[in-house]
Amino acid sequence: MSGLSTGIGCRDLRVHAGGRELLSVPELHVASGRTLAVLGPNGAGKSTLLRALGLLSSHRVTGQILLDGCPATRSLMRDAIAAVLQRPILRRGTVTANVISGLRFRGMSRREARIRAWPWIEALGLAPLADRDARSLSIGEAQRVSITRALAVGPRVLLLDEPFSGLDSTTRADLLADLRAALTGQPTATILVTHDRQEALALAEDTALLIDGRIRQHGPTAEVLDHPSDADTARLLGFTNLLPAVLTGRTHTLAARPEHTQLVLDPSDGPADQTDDVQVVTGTLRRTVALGIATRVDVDTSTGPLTCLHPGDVLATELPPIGSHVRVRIRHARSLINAD
Ligand SMILES: Nc1ncnc2c1ncn2[C@@H]1O[C@H](COP(=O)(O)OP(=O)(O)OP(=O)(O)O)[C@@H](O)[C@H]1O
Repeated sequence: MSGLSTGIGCRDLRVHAGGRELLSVPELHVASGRTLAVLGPNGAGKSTLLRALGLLSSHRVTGQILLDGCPATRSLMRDAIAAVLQRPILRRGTVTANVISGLRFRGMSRREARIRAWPWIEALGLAPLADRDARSLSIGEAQRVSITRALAVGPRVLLLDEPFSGLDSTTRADLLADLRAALTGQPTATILVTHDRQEALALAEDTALLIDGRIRQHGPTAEVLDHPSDADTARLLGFTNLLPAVLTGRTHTLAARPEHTQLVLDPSDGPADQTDDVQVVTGTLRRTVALGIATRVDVDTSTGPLTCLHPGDVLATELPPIGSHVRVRIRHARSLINAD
């Protein structure tokens, strides 16, 4: 079987519910051994896509779901997938009993299941908790158990529905790193649904941007996250400052991150003239807010508002008075090829 046809995919996938189309995906494929992040805002259809791909949907689904290049049936899919949801659902019993439950469900003896699961328990750092009552775990520990249970069955397809969303930043970073290490070299096609760019970067080689039930961009994660193509994907990727062509004199609308958008406070602190990578626009200072690690400055231009983020605490004496005419310097702006 060719590398391209392994894994999970779909053709002409459409999902309807409540008299409307929730999702329309002409084609998508995640090869064995690769991870795709599906990044989208709330309500974009991420969970709808995941459930449809796993043949777990209760909505009206049309189109083809492919498993290793062949049309998937429910029983083939049941054997192939493991899923981890936002809220871990654990059974009564110990951590080990929970981790082996997926293998037991597939008919393996308790002894064999323990032998098979133990390397995963160790790899995910659960050995010290192995005999703990699963109901006494923190949410982070419980999600770790839930992920280990999914990995232990050696799934050909792993579906992750925002599994890190309730975790504090350290717990999340540790679990992301452990999961990435655990998946490396495994013949598993993984799909991570998330609204967090950092999670996509940490876990996925490829990223698809899903908005209003449509995939707007799809490609290598670093490239997709840094090159929005339209205003919606720009907002999703943190390029929240939109600069229409009439404001900059360029041929396309540009988009920039607030951290790359700053007031020209002192003309000597870097270029204040327009170059290929630096735009300078003018506007009126509306508001300044000290955020501790940064100072936010809101500016109104002739085409709309801009948010500037200056690192650290900028002294009030350094800032022009509210209502002043100001210049704003924008670096690393991206051209939105689909916005004009
Ligand atoms: N039974 C239903 N009838 C009508 N609309 C529905 C139904 N179920 C879900 N939807 C709508 O489908 C859209 C996609 O929902 P989905 O849960 O897939 O989004 P999501 O991207 O996973 O969002 P979130 O990040 O908030 O979990 C939403 O607008 C939701 O309101």
